[in-house]
Amino acid sequence: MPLTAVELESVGVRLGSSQILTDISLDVPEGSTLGILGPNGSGKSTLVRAMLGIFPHTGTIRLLGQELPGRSLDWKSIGYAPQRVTSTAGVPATALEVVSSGLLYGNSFRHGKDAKEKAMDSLERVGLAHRAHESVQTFSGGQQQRVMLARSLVRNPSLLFLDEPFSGVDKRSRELITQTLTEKRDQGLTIVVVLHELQDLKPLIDATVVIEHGRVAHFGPAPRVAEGHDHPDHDHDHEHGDDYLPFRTPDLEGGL
Ligand SMILES: Nc1ncnc2c1ncn2[C@@H]1O[C@H](COP(=O)(O)OP(=O)(O)OP(=O)(O)O)[C@@H](O)[C@H]1O
Repeated sequence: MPLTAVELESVGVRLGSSQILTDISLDVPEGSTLGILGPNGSGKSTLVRAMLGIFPHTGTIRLLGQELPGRSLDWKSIGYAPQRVTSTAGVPATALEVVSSGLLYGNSFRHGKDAKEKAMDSLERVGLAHRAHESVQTFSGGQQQRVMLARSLVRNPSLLFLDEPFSGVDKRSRELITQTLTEKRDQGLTIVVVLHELQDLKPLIDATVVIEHGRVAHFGPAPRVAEGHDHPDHDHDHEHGDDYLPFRTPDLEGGL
């Protein structure tokens, strides 16, 4: 039986005077991929940040079997790529510098001898090794997202959190990101990923949680999509069979 990489029991998050998340319970078995979906502002990023211990929470969060706040948690086994808009904004750094910063954690502010090699390997994986010494600010949105993915993978984590990895990303970069994640998943990586729609990652997703107004609206196996459902010309104006999960939010329309 697989171990549980992420467990949440009745988790709540309050920021300032607002209750952002309420009574969130879910689990993610090791080696599986959870997609977090929901409308804008529903609390998806807050949920990921709470799982990483960035925001205080009520209830229980366990990562890799350790309850947060996890003094004995092996943080180097955990990778995180935040939403691009908050990640590289305004910081003058090369792709190599950004990726190698992913090797620093806790009180360790020194790179090991093999840091450059690891960072170059990680950039190679996302097809950007040839631009390692260029400023990330000159990169397209998709290339910046690939740099952030390389940064999140450089520690060779066993658990990876990604927040909207396809936001503003061109087709070529989406394909490269999907390919990289598929390879890592096949090697046993557990992935928790916030997505606007399942789209490219659909084959990878084992379960989805849909957050609406800070609560779980659906949690379970990824919806099976009937033949042709993802075709842009598909007519949704008909009855669905029992195998089709009928949850929809305005932002998900057409995306599942
Ligand atoms: N640091 C904060 N302090 C106060 N409120 C916050 C903070 N961060 C987020 N919020 C609020 O929490 C709610 C959920 O935000 P969050 O970013 O988690 O939503 P989201 O589902 O990820 O949205 P999007 O799809 O637009 O990224 C929003 O109303 C937001 O304004």
